[in-house]
Amino acid sequence: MNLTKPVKNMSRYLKRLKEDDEACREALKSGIFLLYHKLSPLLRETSSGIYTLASLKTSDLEHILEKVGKDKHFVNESFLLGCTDKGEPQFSLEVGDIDRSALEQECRGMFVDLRKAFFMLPGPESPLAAKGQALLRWHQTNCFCSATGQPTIRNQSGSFRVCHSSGITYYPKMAPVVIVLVSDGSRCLLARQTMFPLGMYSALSGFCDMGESVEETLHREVAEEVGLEVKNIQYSGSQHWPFPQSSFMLACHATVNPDKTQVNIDKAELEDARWFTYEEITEALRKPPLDPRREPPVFWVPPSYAIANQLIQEWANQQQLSRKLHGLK
Ligand SMILES: NC(=O)c1ccc[n+]([C@@H]2O[C@H](COP(=O)([O-])OP(=O)(O)OC[C@H]3O[C@@H](n4cnc5c(N)ncnc54)[C@H](O)[C@@H]3O)[C@@H](O)[C@H]2O)c1
Ligand SMILES: [Mg+2]
Repeated sequence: MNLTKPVKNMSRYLKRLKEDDEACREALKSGIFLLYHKLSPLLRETSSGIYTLASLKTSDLEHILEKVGKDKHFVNESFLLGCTDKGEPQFSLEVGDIDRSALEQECRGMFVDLRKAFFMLPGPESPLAAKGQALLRWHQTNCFCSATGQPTIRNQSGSFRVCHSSGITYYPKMAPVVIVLVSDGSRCLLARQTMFPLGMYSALSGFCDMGESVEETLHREVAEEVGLEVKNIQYSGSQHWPFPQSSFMLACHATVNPDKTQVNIDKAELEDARWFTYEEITEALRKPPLDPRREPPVFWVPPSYAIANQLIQEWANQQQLSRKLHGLK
């Protein structure tokens, strides 16, 4: 299947909507809308008991807004998110000043905290739910110019805000974070912060300091948090992460010398850091998603929507391969 042409056309279309206020206003008339109530996305349960992101067409949304006593032009407050596969423009809209239960009733859905929604939504919908929330949050917290204190004004798509007094343009921001799975060849190093849910261990991570490269951050963070020296850095992938503010996660693998694995934990940052065997990791990966009605397991790893999970999966696959090559089970 050749995806180049539609993707290229879609990208050009979206670029136009981002930059051309008139074109974006026109697109609102045939848009798909994700609603958020105080940053919690609206979910709907399908007849087969699966939860999805509720997406409303313009006419349906306008109708609902009027029913709950809101002007239908409120639709224009939406922010452009992207395009569906069919080329329909997608928008997010914060409806936090409308009565929540009235809206839930009219929309036949429920507003769910994003962290919880990640456990309920099918995989591909989580990044869209996160993007919608992140854009709303950024606009809510960037209403004033940090140089003049004057209000900033959004463009129609929400791709930037301008202070007309200083002329400064503000674009939505993500803070770069490096996340690394360190291996000594047969075990991998996972750590936990006190604020993590009970029993959850993840890969090491840290914000990039101003002026640092990914490699510099990675060496510094591993040295700071567990006192180890890493080598053989390999890029794995990236992810936008909405909690607690937007981060841009850059995920890597790295190794340490098998004879230099003694961890020296920075207790101000981490509660614990430990080496885990292949057997422990494969068992943790097999565990079903967390059930809030049960006690959490003693050791578990972040769920599949987190890039930490991808790193751990990749490491386990790599271990399995090398075990096969060496005739081990
Ligand atoms: N998606 C995933 O799989 C995954 C896994 C692990 C961590 N994360 C995310 O990565 C982020 C960073 O991880 P960490 O907590 O280990 O970072 P970290 O080790 O750099 O420690 C966080 C501390 O760094 C300081 N800091 C420096 N720059 C900051 C900035 N731009 N924003 C906020 N704090 C800043 C603060 O004092 C903060 O308490 C967290 O927000 C976390 O949610 C995501
Ligand atoms: Mg850290």
